[in-house]
Amino acid sequence: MSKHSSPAFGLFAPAILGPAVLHAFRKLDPRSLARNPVIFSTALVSLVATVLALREALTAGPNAAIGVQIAIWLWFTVLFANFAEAVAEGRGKARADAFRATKSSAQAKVLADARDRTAFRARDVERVEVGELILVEAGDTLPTDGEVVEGAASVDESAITGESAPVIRESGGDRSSVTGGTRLVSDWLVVRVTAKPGETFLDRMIALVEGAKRQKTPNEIALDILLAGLTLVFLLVVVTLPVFASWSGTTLPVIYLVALFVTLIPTTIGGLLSAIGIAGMERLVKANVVAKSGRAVEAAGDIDVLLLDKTGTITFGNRMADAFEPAPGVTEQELAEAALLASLADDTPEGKSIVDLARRRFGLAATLDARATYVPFSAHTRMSGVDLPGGGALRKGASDAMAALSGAPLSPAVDQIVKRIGASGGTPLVVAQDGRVLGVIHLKDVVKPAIRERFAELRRMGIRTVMITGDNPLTAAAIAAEAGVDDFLAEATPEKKLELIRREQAEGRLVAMCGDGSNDAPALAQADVGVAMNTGTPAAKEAGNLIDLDSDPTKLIEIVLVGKQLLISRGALTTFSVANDVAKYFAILPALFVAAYPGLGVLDVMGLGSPQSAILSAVIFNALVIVALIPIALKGVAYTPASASALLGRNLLVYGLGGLIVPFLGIKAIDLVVDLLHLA
Ligand SMILES: Nc1ncnc2c1ncn2[C@@H]1O[C@H](COP(=O)(O)OP(=O)(O)OP(=O)(O)O)[C@@H](O)[C@H]1O
Ligand SMILES: [K+]
Ligand SMILES: [Mg+2]
Repeated sequence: MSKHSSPAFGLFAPAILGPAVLHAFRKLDPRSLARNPVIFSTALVSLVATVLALREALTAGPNAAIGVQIAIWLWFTVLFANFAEAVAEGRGKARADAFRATKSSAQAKVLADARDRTAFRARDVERVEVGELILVEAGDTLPTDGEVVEGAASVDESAITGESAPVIRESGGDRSSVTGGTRLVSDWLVVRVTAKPGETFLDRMIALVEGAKRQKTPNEIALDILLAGLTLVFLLVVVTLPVFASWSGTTLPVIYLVALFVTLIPTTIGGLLSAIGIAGMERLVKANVVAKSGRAVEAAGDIDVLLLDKTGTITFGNRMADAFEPAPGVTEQELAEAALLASLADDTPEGKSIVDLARRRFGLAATLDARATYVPFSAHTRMSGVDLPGGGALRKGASDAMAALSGAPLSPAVDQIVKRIGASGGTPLVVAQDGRVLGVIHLKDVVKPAIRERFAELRRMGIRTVMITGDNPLTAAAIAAEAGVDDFLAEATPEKKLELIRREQAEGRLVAMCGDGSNDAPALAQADVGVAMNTGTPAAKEAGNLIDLDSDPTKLIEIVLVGKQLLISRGALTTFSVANDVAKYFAILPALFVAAYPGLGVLDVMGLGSPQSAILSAVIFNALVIVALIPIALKGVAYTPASASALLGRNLLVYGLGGLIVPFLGIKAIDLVVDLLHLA
């Protein structure tokens, strides 16, 4: 699955660590620091510490040596936090570079006339405008995104999807969009350009994986506010300490207070927060999913219901005409002829396959009168056809839509055919001329493999799967049973899909939607997590907040896992960070006040060398713990399916208790080294 992964993107590859060190320094830019309240406070305090230390050094004060060391370690704290973010971003940058390498700088073959493919002019891609027609031939790389208006060809999309098997792209229907950077393997296409230069799908993917426009999610903002609040509380604590100190006849050097402040504020989670978010997005890219917003990834961790479009999502989506089944008193040939006429101008894959079958099986060669008016297929009417000039309205469409059109239920014989085709999982298209039903076209489609076990897995994760389809209830039931979804909604129009999502949301559930068609776009936009299939239409890809490059609806399992892992990692490291800071409070205070209150010596369980070494050790520990936790922030805390309360209990135990104990051990160990080297 992770077709894009290679050693170059490894967690701590030298190619990423080197530049990350450089970026850690670049991120000292106040504009960059200001995005993170805790680390920004740390940087301000580091500045104060630097000034204090320099003053001590210039005046040969007693705290010069320790002051300089504290200042240095405070700056390291800021740098380590920057480094964590830079490493997380670095992996995305490496991937963006790989995408960039596939970008074509080739010339576009611009056509003046779609019908004359010989008269093209080569022009720089940067100067091709939206709406212009270009010719793409076998061997060419698509210079930009577009919609196929003529032709059919196999396209190698591996540059984007990593999948080497070529796919068919053709005009009409849900398979008509082509992406810049992919390569034509055979034949030719006339493509209408749909993207402005610099705004192609590939351009946007590059920006997304690079995290250039990463926005904080509402959860991150909430946590940021909480952390800023804690920072303020500890500011008050530290500011009041000198008062207590003077009562007890001790003076606490300002440099100690500054150091104490930084050890107490939540620098650990503050420093790792953004890296955790970026790493979550990166884990998705590794699963071949591109996320347009971090919010969708987080929502995925809490999904209750998954809605899936049938055709093109659960099935492969190439519904092909397989048989003509005439009504009593109609010959197969007559039905085929009517179906052919009703489909000659129908550009959808279904329409083309009907024309193809009629020609192949009956050698029919009818052409459409130029004066005929074509009635195109729409997801609302769920039918299509043609009005012939000499009178005669030919229609084909979903059985319920056709019955509604004729104003009477289908005859028992036709109804039986419809039911039989539906029960086999096929799509029946009823054909009628001037309201008289001639018979039924059997469209076949194939369910994507291994989908059943994957839906069972979703069920174990507590997620209900519902298939929604424009098809009739019988076809829907047959496909639903074959795919193993929990429920289905048939004869759905785009409005009904939207309504279902709104209803689920109103009942307090988080809804994910997987779809590929333009008629899925409103639903994809409404869902909390909208996963568009990469094979889908530009409208669907625009509306979704995640795009699955493998066009695999069961990819939601990976997406949910990444979401859950992201939420759990953030929770676990926040717990650790806060527990850690509380512990430091008790680790440091006795050391600072023991001179005035020898009784406090009881509390000094660590038996630290001296107040100076206690403070310095705490500052060093505080900085190093960020680095030590970078791997957990990037890899994520392991997630195993379990109830939320069990997970919470376990994480509180491991990260809460761990957070309380680790600083005592860590600070003591560093204190021993500090003593040994006579640093304080
Ligand atoms: N070219 C066509 N001409 C006439 N009727 C069609 C055509 N294509 C599909 N239909 C009918 O319209 C119904 C809805 O098709 P549509 O592609 O909008 O379905 P959908 O809502 O995307 O759900 P699904 O993808 O599961 O079919 C189909 O089930 C079929 O009965
Ligand atoms: K801290
Ligand atoms: Mg569809």
